[in-house]
Amino acid sequence: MIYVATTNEHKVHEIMDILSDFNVELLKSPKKVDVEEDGKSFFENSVKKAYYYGMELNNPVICDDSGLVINALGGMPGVESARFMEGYSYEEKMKELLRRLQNFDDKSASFVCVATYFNPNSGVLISAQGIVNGTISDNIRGKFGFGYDPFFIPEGYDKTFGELGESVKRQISHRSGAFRKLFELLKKVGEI
Ligand SMILES: O=c1nc[nH]c2c1ncn2[C@H]1C[C@H](O)[C@@H](COP(=O)(O)OP(=O)(O)OP(=O)(O)O)O1
Ligand SMILES: [Mg+2]
Repeated sequence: MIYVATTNEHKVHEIMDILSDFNVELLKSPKKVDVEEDGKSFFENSVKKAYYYGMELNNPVICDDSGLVINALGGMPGVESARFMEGYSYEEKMKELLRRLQNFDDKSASFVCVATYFNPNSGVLISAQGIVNGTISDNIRGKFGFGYDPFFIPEGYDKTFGELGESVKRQISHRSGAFRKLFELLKKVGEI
């Protein structure tokens, strides 16, 4: 059994859905562990979360650190995606990012996810990254998903993740890429 270590219910749902093809029992973490996400990269924060949750729960865990990278804004909000304009709604955060982007032609952006597995008993720790490239739409559209989904249009589509919904995200998202790669690696090393 592996605990899904996150405070974000949307992530729990997506991760369990993505990994339903693998024959592994996944349970939501029975407690929230306070981890200061002060790393300079998704990788550092992901490893940190996995380590602290694993040590606290004394059981294998998976987690992710993820965010939106907008190229014209120098990669913002990036690793700060959750903390950018803290206390404001995602609608307000997206409106502010759209305002900052309005004078740029380059609307390209990527969602990045670094998924990590940590087993405190064997000491095995493995991370894998997934990226989905796309563009920021001119307006906020759609009700599905969470966070910045309603203004991100993945490459090859003309709708936002907020409009496309779960079935597309489960196939092409940054989280899907990261966790599928991670579980293939875990099979190879015999952890699952
Ligand atoms: O698929 C996504 N669709 C939309 N937005 C997303 C997605 N994936 C990450 N994001 C944004 C939301 C949040 O602003 C940040 C994640 O921050 P991040 O610290 O990894 O997650 P979190 O604080 O919600 O939960 P936790 O750290 O407990 O796993 O990036
Ligand atoms: Mg977080």
